[in-house]
Amino acid sequence: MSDSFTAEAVADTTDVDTDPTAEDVILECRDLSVSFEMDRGTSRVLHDVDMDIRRGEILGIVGESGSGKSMFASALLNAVVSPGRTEGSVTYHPPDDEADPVEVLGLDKGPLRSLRWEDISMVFQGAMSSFNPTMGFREHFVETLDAHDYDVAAGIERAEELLSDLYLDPDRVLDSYPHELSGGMKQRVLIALALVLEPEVLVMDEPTAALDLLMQRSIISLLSDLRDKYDLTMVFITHDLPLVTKLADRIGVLYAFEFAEVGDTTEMVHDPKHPYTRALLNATPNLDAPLSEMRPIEGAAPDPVNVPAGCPYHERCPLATAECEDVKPAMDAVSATHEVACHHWSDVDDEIPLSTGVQR
Ligand SMILES: Nc1ncnc2c1ncn2[C@@H]1O[C@H](COP(=O)(O)OP(=O)(O)OP(=O)(O)O)[C@@H](O)[C@H]1O
Repeated sequence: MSDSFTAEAVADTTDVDTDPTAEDVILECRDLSVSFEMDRGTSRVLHDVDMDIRRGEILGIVGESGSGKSMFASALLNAVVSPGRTEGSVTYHPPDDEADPVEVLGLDKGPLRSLRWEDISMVFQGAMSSFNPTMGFREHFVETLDAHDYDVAAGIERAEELLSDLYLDPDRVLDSYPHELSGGMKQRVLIALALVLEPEVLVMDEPTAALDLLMQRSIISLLSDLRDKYDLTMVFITHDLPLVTKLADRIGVLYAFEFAEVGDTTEMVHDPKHPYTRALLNATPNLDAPLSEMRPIEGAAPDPVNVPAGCPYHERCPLATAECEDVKPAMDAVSATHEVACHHWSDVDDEIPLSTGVQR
């Protein structure tokens, strides 16, 4: 099937007019940790993470491969696979003021299954291949609606609207099989499927990683429109910092299984304070940047069984001192909307200038 999705959808989505307030938190994580017992010791793949996700915001989560991004996403939905152990708390605050907060990590199987589709939905990494090749897309939608006792006719109407919102022809898509659609189209069907039960939160783990650049930009733009139309909260996980700056209101940078820096996107892009965030931006290939300014990040990400003492980044950091080797930096407020875990953040402007070609 041909895809009529046009460059029309590739708009600049940085002008976001929502203003989620700090008080209106929809998902609250406290001391959220994930660990695995291995022969060589305990592997801490998410470590005491605190994060407030605000109602209506798009939160971008970035970090290198193996930094704990997928673990954070799975922990949010209490979906860490066995034998992984999830500790701490994730509290979901439903939109209805009268409704009690939900402790996600304490839910039994049934309520957890409902919460996962009806309140907090997720598009997992690589999920495109999870479509059953012998089933048409209509059946996929019907199966999901049925399993959650939703009215199928009303649900299919919503699916049709979502598919249109995603620049797909609903009738043709619903009557197609997975092999008949391109990767970009299947990814959009997955997003529609994740939203068909009207969740409040959509968590996406590398949803555009397998797509070409134009399709990535296009989907980013559509996600922003969907957020506005359906009042969604989104968590968008990626290794691609420049990509997420086009979409997110706020960005959290994960390093070694915890947040190194969190802030409003504008501050994170124009004035990041963690040496690692600066390194990530300076390592981004950009056609406009002189090659001499490109700086790969030296060294390797820490082993989760053996995270260094003190600041976990100190072995790779050009600003590291003895203090960094011994004392773990706490989150420090750079501004009311920006915090960083670094002993030397006030020196980074002089010591680690941003490349002039950084895509901002
Ligand atoms: N089942 C498992 N058992 C033990 N360790 C695991 C398991 N799954 C993942 N890990 C480890 O957890 C750490 C964090 O992995 P995670 O998948 O969250 O990284 P990520 O940032 O999402 O990386 P990527 O971008 O490559 O997907 C990695 O060191 C990984 O090897």
